[in-house]
Amino acid sequence: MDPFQNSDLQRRKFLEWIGLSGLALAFPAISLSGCQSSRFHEDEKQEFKNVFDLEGLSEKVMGKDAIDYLNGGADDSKTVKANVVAYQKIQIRARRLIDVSTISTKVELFGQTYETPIILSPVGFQKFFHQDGEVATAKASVKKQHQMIVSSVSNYSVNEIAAQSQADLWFQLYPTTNREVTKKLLERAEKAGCKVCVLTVDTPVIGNRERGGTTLTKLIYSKELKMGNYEGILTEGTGIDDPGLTWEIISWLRANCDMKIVLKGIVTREDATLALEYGVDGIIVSNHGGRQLESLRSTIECLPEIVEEIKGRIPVLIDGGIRRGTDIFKALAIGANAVCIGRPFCWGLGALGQEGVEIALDILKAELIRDMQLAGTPSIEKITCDFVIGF
Ligand SMILES: Cc1cc2nc3c(=O)[nH]c(=O)nc-3n(C[C@H](O)[C@H](O)[C@H](O)COP(=O)(O)O)c2cc1C
Ligand SMILES: CCCCC(=O)C(=O)O
Repeated sequence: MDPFQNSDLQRRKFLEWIGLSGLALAFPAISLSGCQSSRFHEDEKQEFKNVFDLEGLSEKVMGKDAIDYLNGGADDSKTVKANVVAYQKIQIRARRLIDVSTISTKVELFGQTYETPIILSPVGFQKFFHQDGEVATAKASVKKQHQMIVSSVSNYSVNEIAAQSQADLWFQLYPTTNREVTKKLLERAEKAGCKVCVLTVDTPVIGNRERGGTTLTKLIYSKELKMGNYEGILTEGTGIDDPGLTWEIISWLRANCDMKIVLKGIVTREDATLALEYGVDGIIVSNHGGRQLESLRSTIECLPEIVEEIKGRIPVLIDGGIRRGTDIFKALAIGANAVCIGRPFCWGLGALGQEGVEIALDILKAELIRDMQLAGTPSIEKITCDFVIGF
């Protein structure tokens, strides 16, 4: 497996793909000097009309193993598809003659104001998609003012990412089978400044990733693509996922860190009730982008019963299948306080590194703003369930 992409190659393929290779000679701004050092010409950026254009380019420049790992799901990827398709069944009810000359996308979460409700989901092994990995993603998130969640299985460690990007990060935790090791992971995250711990609860074991085959296992044991957070602490025989995990972990986390605790992977009303009982600070409605248990409902179908149960007591976030501003609008209307995106920013990363992540974020934010204008909702609080039908 050759996980590393050559920036120069990526850039050349990009220019070929948009049919601009000839212009490289005419415009120094799009010289073939490598995408890390050069800025893209504005005209080039406009070639990316939506996140699917970035997906198209990422498929041209990333290796097959990386594409399969990124885009694949469990079994036949039915839940991967369901996440996307379910948004299409919901329609928007727009209101007219409302002043939408100024739009605010600000949201408040855990006592802090965020510029947009669009958050970057934790995605592991980002060096597999681009050599700059999570550092590129973090730099883009800082520049574009989006919150990033760093995966436990990131290639750069959480402190390297924080130091190189100056980002205020949230940390996603996979508790290991050894609590001493897990404790050290938490200490590292807190030292890197993380104030929120996103505990993923849908991975007692790894799903059946047929499309990616053995790639994930190879990544976990790869010598080139190390899992930065575990350097020097992962002891022989420690599992990076724990099939014995129960609700007891919440009180253990409370006793062992000061971060807010957000559960990622809740898909039922029953577990939303338990999350409240155990006193977590927030939940993310997620099916892991369809990568864990096949045949789960789409996340947007799970959202109504969970919102109904939580009744605004803690923030409810959602991820899975969000590809358009209208998807974000629909999730917010049904009651999510914010949304997270996974594959779309990775397509940008794989295609163009930091610049590609920035483009993905720009596209989704611009779409959301335009959709808010067209629907007659000048701020996020105005997007209520009266604006959607068919869920
Ligand atoms: C390549 C890849 C790696 C992922 N790694 C993690 C991870 O390390 N931790 C985690 O909680 N979720 C992980 N996820 C799941 C995402 O956080 C998120 O739930 C999912 O990607 C959202 O769906 P979307 O890709 O359709 O936006 C990963 C997803 C992908 C595609
Ligand atoms: C142990 C899981 C590793 C990364 C992950 O969550 C994914 O590939 O979906």
